[in-house]
Amino acid sequence: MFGAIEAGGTKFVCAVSDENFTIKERVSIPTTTPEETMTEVFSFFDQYELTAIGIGSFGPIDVNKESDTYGYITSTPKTAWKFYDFLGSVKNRYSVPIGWTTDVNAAALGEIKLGAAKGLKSCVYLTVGTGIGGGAVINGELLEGYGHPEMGHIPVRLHPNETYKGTCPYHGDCLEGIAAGPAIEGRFGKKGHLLADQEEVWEMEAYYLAQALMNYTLILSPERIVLGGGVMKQKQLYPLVRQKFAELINDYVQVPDLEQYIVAPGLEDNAGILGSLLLAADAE
Ligand SMILES: Nc1ncnc2c1ncn2[C@@H]1O[C@H](COP(=O)(O)OP(=O)(O)OP(=O)(O)O)[C@@H](O)[C@H]1O
Ligand SMILES: [Zn+2]
Repeated sequence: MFGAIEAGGTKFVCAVSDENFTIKERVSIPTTTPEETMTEVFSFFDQYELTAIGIGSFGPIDVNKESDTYGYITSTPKTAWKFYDFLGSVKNRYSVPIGWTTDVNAAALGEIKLGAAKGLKSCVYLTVGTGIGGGAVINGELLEGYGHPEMGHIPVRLHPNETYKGTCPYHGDCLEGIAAGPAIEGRFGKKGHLLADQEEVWEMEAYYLAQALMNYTLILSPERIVLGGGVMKQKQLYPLVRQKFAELINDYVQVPDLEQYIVAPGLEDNAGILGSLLLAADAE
């Protein structure tokens, strides 16, 4: 059996599957302290005979095998988890191969193997939720280098009507700072799902997301971009983002038909956990 952990800032999802990635059992555990949360994670996995484990974690995390802190969560605002040796603690408990990457890289892997980018060699997965994070598979490989991508923290040109300072503690008005769910709430005074019929909200949101997608396109040339996360539940965003993306690219580079290029997840909210199971299989 494969085991997987999708470690998020609010909850950990753990699952076990057979070799066809059919999930046999799953649990959701609140993210409190490493001691509490990991005790529950271990008591779940202790019930099974695992052959490999995949971990897709919130971050930033250390993915650099040369580094002394490889496998650690690094500069998270969740202080209890700062410099927590996540991979090491799982390795101590189970002597099986363990795959380790970001939650969004795992989701990109899930989408390219089983979801909306199935059959392709490259895709970007971007989640627009409490934060904004992106992962990618390029030429069949997870995109990692010295570290891992942090696609949510890129600078963007501000909308002419922008008044909001941004929420990012590191950069203020980076993409995440002005376009994640909390920024929509901070700017307009209501949560996104209560603003569904206010056009200016989604026009501004699309203005920012399209810039980000243009950057990912120009740098990575993926075959597809999958946009997920709570904010993307506003389906009207997809055509708006495509339209603004087309305006920005201005026919400079060739891109796939935009209906096929900028798409919703195929795995709904399961991209991360399925991707982590795939990561386990790759680690085996
Ligand atoms: N239907 C909706 N319309 C607009 N915004 C929404 C909707 N549902 C959730 N959101 C916003 O999305 C954010 C939550 O994102 P999500 O549901 O992806 O959870 P999350 O896992 O906490 O996010 P993250 O992946 O960044 O950790 C909140 O800011 C919320 O207001
Ligand atoms: Zn930032």
